[in-house]
Amino acid sequence: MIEEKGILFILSGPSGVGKGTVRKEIFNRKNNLKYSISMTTRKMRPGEKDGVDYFFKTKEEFQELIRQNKLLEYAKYVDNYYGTPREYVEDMLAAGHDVLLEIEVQGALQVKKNFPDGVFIFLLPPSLEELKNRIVRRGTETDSLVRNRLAEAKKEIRMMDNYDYAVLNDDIDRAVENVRTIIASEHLKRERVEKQYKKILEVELP
Ligand SMILES: Nc1ncnc2c1ncn2[C@@H]1O[C@H](COP(=O)(O)OP(=O)(O)OP(=O)(O)O)[C@@H](O)[C@H]1O
Ligand SMILES: Nc1nc2c(ncn2[C@@H]2O[C@H](COP(=O)(O)O)[C@@H](O)[C@H]2O)c(=O)[nH]1
Repeated sequence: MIEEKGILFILSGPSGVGKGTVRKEIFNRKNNLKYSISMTTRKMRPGEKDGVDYFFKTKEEFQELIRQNKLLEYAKYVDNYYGTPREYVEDMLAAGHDVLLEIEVQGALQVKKNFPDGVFIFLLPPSLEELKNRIVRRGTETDSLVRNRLAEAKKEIRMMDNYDYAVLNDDIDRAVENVRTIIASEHLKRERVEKQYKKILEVELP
C-alpha cells in the first residue's frame, strides 16, 4: 500500500538569488507546508533569532549532530556548516504534512539520493551581476565573502539540470507565483495517483 505521506519540497539555488524572500512570501499566504529550520555554525546576523531563522550551533555541537546521524543532509558552505534536522522532517512527512527545505546545492543533491520522490526546485538569478548586487545590497557579507559566494554560485548553477524545476527570479511576484503553482500541481498530481490507486484496489476480480 502507498504510504500516505507528505511531499518534500526542496527550494535551492545560489546565495542571494532570493530563496528566503520567496519562501517567506509563500509562508505569508495560506498553505499546508511546514518549514524545516536548518542548523548552522555561521554567526547570527543582526535581526536573526535562534530557533526562528536557524538553530545556531558551535562547530563541536554540529559535528556531534553529524556523528549521531541527526542530520538528513549537511554541507560545508563557505567555511560554515549547514544542515537539516532529520527528526523534524521525517516526523512531519510521516504525519502527512508537506515540508519545505531551503538549502544549497550540495545538500539538495544528498537529499535527492534519499528522497528521490522529493520535488527539487532551482531558483535562478537573471545574471551573476544581479546576483552580486543582491548579496551586496543585503549587506550581510564582507567583500571577500561576496566573492566566495559568487564563486560557489557558478558551481551551483552548473548543477541545475539535477532539479525537477527551474524558476527564474527576475521578478519576485512572478517567482513566488511560479513556485506556488509547482507546489499546488505536484500536490494535485499525487492526490490523483493516490485516488486512482485506491479505485483500482476497490474493484473485485471476476
Ligand atoms: N526578484 C528580486 N528582485 C530584486 N531583489 C530581490 C529579488 N528577490 C530577492 N531580492 C533581494 O535579494 C536579496 C537576497 O535575497 P534572499 O536573502 O532572499 O536570498 P537567499 O537566496 O535566501 O540568500 P541566502 O542563500 O544567502 O540565504 C534580498 O535583499 C532580497 O530582498
Ligand atoms: N545544505 C544546506 N544548506 C543550507 C541549509 N540551510 C541553509 N542553507 C544554505 O546555505 C547557504 C548560506 O546561507 P546563509 O543563511 O548563510 O546566507 C544558502 O544557500 C542557504 O540556502 C541546510 O540546512 N543545508
